[in-house]
Amino acid sequence: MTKKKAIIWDGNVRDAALTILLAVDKNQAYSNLLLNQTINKYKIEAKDRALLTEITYGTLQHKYTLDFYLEPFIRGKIDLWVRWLLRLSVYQIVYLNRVPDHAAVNEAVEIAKRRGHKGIASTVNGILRSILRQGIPSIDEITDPIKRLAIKTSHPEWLVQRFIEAYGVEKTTEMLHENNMPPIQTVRVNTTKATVNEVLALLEKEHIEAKQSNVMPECIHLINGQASRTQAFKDGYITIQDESSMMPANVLHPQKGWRILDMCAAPGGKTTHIAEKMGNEGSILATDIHPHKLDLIDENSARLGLNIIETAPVDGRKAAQVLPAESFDAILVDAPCSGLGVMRRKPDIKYTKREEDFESLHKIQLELLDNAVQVLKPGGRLVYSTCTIDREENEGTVKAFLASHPEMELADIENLPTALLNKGQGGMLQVFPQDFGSDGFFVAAFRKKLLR
Ligand SMILES: C[S@@+](CC[C@H](N)C(=O)[O-])C[C@H]1O[C@@H](n2cnc3c(N)ncnc32)[C@H](O)[C@@H]1O
Repeated sequence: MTKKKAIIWDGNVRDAALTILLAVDKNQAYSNLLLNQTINKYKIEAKDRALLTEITYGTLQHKYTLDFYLEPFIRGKIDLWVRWLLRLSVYQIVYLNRVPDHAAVNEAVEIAKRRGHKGIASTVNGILRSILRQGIPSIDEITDPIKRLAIKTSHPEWLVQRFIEAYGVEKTTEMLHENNMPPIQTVRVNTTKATVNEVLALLEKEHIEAKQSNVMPECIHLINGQASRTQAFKDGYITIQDESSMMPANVLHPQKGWRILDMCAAPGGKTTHIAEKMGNEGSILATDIHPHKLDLIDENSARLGLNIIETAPVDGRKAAQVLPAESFDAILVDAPCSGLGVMRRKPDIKYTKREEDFESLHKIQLELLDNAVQVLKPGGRLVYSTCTIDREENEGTVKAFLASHPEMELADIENLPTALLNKGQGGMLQVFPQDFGSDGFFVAAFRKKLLR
């Protein structure tokens, strides 16, 4: 096993960014988790927090573009850490107007001296100064249009090709650019405790600038501040959740008193939303394959003051063997997926996904749905959701599922604002990141027929 390198905070933002980027690369760690852990562990102040976030995310998001810029200037082999140091320095030079070029270069040289030796520092200095003198190469001169788009937006070529085949050049181009934009910070109001206006007032008292979304009514956009640090969060008035992720609980449309199964529930973002929608009346069984993740659901329920959620470790692919047949009024299968809709939040995803992953995910998704049907009451509602925009995992899974389950039919997507309903088609709804600035997300609604 690779030994994790400790992140030591000595007040140097670039050095911390470099350590995070290296850990993401070497240990396949998630950038968002590592960044938050670093910020919380070392109590990094707001000013440094913003720069650390910007440099870490920006460098990761533009990795392939930065490599294209660096390529003509690098001779021979360089260590991985030196490459990441060069990438994050070129990121500042090209994308961050507020960082003077000489500051980016000087910082890089100092880090190279500390982490390596004088020789490496002089190589880093030479490369960065040559870039400043000669300028970066032009992406527009790449003749192959797919390669050009891939380098410009920093996505793997095979993925760009896959998106173009599914959605055409225009939509794909918009999406690839949107993937490099900073995500909007959104929270969901716990409607069992307060109204949106009451929560806005609480946030204002904490000097947080915020506004109600004009898409999902229970969603608030934070303009500044950090939601997880607010008293409103600690007191259970809000849940940190992307706006698209607020769709499944609405589409499930649970009623007070219903018995619900949330099959892939951890960490409980949607389970708690369902409980809020039910006014905390009824019962929800929240299952997940990973027992250790169930604690997170319990913690979230307790923080939000919800007491109708029971948790259990269940592999959804075997749910029908352990749960009573035809016993749930409605079921949510928020399936494991490729996550291609959340590349803004987790840019590492675009570099680590492999084409063969889609086939195995599609298979798991079908197994989960197969089991869900067996424990769903006749007339019951089933919602399938993913945070991906991949056709095979979305429409592909729905089509294959319906083909092997004549007792199921697509049901209307309901209980969403008109802007979203308009995007739905025949029981399915695909949201792209560029549509509302939320994550790419897919929802399908089914009904189990009464007569067989
Ligand atoms: C997209 S995440 C769920 C997010 C969650 N619904 C929420 O809103 O907070 C998918 C979840 O499926 C779980 N999972 C993966 N394979 C599973 C299986 N075979 N059975 C049940 N859960 C599974 C993962 O552990 C992960 O927590």
